[in-house]
Amino acid sequence: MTNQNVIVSDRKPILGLKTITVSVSNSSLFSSSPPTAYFTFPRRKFLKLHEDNLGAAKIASWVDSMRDSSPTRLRSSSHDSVSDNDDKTSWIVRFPSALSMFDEIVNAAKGKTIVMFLDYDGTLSPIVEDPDKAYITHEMRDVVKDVALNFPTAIVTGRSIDKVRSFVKLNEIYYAGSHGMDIESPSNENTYGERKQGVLFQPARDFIPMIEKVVKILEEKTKWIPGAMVENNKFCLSVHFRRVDEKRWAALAEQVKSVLVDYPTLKLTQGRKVLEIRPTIKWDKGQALNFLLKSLGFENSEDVLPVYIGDDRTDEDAFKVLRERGQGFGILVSKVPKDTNASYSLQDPSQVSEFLKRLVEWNRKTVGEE
Ligand SMILES: O=P(O)(O)OC[C@H]1O[C@H](O[C@H]2O[C@H](CO)[C@@H](O)[C@H](O)[C@H]2O)[C@H](O)[C@@H](O)[C@@H]1O
Repeated sequence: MTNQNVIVSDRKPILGLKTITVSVSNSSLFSSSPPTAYFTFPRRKFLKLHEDNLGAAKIASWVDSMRDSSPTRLRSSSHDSVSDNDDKTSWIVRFPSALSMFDEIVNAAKGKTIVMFLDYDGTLSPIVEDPDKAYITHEMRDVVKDVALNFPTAIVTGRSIDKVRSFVKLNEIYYAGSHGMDIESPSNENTYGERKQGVLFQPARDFIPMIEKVVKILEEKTKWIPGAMVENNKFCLSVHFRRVDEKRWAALAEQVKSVLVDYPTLKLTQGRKVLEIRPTIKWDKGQALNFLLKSLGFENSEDVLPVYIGDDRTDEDAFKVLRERGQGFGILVSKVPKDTNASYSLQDPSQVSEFLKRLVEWNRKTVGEE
């Protein structure tokens, strides 16, 4: 019997796959007797062709999904620009700008503690070609620092904490790295004047050696594909294809698939021009949000207003948790209509900065009036 493990997402059926594990046994490949015509082939050759076709179809659906933005961009029913504009208008009515809804948001915050959750790439820093150069501006850093001085604040990212901290360089905030699988509290100065960040939760510690191994294998297997880049995010990893010619996306997906069949405890999810590989544990940015609210003493509290701002498919887990809690607001950063669980939208990091500044000003005024 051969066991063929197929890559999965626990959230959305990603890359067109819903299956978790496909067990293909030679005797059980056919649910009933195979059609007679197939017996013109030797049986083993037929099975091989059958598996190859399944594999090719799978890769084709991966590539289709790689073409989509993240979260999935809503497709217009027509190709003309008038109906495109209609689609945009109806989307912005459903997910209005958090700037135009500012008064509603702060009204909902009256008498409550705002807890701010911020994604990094595409939210605090613009999306750039080279993931190692996704710098935050000085202005945005100052804004985030002000936010953290006014409200408990966490950066929730797919990056490793070390990497994101090297960009953000702030001590006053919580960091939830590796899609929430690595959570640290703000750093405190000890009696020797050293700053120490406290690890709060690392549910996937056992996976570190496996992630390191898979990073090495994938670096080797993709080095012939120009533009491909593998990023070690400590408890997970990213295979970037933003700079890969679209003609080679299928080849890249094939390499990733060929590695993952040997690692059934890893799964594949998708971000913005990136394939993300992570442990199959039930933990994501939404769980990290719940964990942080609990750590802050707001587990069953009505006195809290969590606000989560993010641009990516992985942020949808957190938007969904907010909807389930019936508390707070998810804000999707996007210029184009996308399928989302957020309540409001902002177009880009400069609007995120404007929104955060207004929130800080509002809080200072409110505290001053008390
Ligand atoms: O949760 P996030 O903070 O949004 O992290 C998700 C991924 O972000 C990074 O990749 C994305 O940003 C890059 C820089 O702008 C861009 O080049 C890439 O195409 C985007 O997917 C990061 O490098 C990944 O490891 C994260 O998984």
